[in-house]
Amino acid sequence: MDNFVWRVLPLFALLVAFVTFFYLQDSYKAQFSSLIKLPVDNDNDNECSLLPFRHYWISSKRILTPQGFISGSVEINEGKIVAVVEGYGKQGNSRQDEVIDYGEAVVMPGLIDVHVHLDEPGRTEWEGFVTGTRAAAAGGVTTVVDMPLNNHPTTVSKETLELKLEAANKKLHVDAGFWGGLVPENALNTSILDGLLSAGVLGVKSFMCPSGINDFPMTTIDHIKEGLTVLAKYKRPLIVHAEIQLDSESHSELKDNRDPRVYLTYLNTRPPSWEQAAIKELVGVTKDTIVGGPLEGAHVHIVHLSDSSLSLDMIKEAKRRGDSISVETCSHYLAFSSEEIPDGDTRFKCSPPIRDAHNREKLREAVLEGHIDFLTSDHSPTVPELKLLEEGDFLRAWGGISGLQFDLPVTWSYGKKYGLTLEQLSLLWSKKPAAFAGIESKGAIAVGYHADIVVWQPEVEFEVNENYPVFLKHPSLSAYMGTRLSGKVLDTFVRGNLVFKEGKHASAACGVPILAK
Ligand SMILES: NC(=O)N[C@H]1NC(=O)NC1=O
Ligand SMILES: [Zn+2]
Ligand SMILES: [Zn+2]
Repeated sequence: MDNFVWRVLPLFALLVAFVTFFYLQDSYKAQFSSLIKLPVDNDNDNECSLLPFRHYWISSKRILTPQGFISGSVEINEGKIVAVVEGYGKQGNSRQDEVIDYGEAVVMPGLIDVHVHLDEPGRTEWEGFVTGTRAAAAGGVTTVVDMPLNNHPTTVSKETLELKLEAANKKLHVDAGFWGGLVPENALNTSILDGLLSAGVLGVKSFMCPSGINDFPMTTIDHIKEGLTVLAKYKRPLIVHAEIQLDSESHSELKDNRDPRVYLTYLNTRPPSWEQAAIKELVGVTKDTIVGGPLEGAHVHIVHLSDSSLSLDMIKEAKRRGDSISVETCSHYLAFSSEEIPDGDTRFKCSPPIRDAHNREKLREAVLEGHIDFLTSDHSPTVPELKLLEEGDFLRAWGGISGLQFDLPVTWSYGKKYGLTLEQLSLLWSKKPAAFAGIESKGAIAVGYHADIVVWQPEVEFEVNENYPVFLKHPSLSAYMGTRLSGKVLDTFVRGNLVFKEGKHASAACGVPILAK
């Protein structure tokens, strides 16, 4: 009998240990799942993140905070940053399994790309919320702000914004704000514009030249003035595609004898004078935005500046006298120059066009000196048939660069060569665009901010080729295919959800729309 007890006892003890272990595991899981509280409208809770918990620490030797790089850890709870602690390996009283140690990788605020065309609803074959925001997540972009065109119908009223929001439901892998459109119809009927702004667009966008989209007609400077009087009340910006079509003599002379496959042919059709003409008209209006001026409260932002000569001088002068004006340029204007664009390679066609190397140098200087407020992608894809890659016809191909996924490595690969620091890059891609778009809770690794974070390795190089996981709808159209870039994105967090990890996305799309109040 005694013998039997001694034989069974260890087995019994083992059984008790097993049962206890699984019981504890379950209560541990239950404890975490009770912490998982996601934004309203999200019923796929546990699929929003590749992590099983909502309270955890990220540690690294290179965390970029508003005070500079630190070695230490960031405590995240319920989607927010609750502590930033200096000292690598010191995570307060955290449990070991709740610490994600990234070693030497850079932990930085996620990028905020306030100029992307996701083309949904209506032209989902061009891009779309799912593909566009998955590409964003894969590139460390944690917030996008979507343009009011090339979707159909364009976002120019409360009703069309509602269509956008409906189309975006459960399709956003990162958070997304929306720009509305300023077109003659709503500029001359301010109740439509009021409706659009009240419905939550972060500001409105207008074109001073044909937009290429029929239901997004261009505005004159008079429409713009009307729009600004309404925007002043809401303190939201007007963002402008600043080119005015001038039919110059040199332009018409060129018309007969031009080869549409040669990039210069296209470049010559959109000279810097087009940008200059538009900006001259705009600064004639922004003078009234000074404190005490008749348009106080209004703000004009010039999108995708390419011309770094007179256009930039006029913007600098307007800023000096106190106008409420700002300007962005895009990754591609800082990366490429017209001399390098091969004949027939319409992937590089955009408007305003990519200009010569001298222009690019001055643009880079302006970025380093702080005259350019922030950077964007102007991600504007289409379908391969309209990009005319086979024919290589620059004059007839769709104008728009496709590159959202590569904002970070492109800016860094070229930037590090011309003297851009990681601190500057982060301001240009996170803090400043957040402030511009009025998204106050994002753009910094600091207590109280959303835990929107990119973890990446600036030193790691990679080739963007057919074997590279490109999540854009039409990878072959991207201007960055075939380039070798520096800066590999490892992981991306959006409000604490690990939405992308080493090539894999969380299964549910838990990004939320950001609406202005
Ligand atoms: N409609 C549209 O997206 N246009 C954009 N494409 C481009 O190259 N410049 C633009 O403004
Ligand atoms: Zn534009
Ligand atoms: Zn655009």
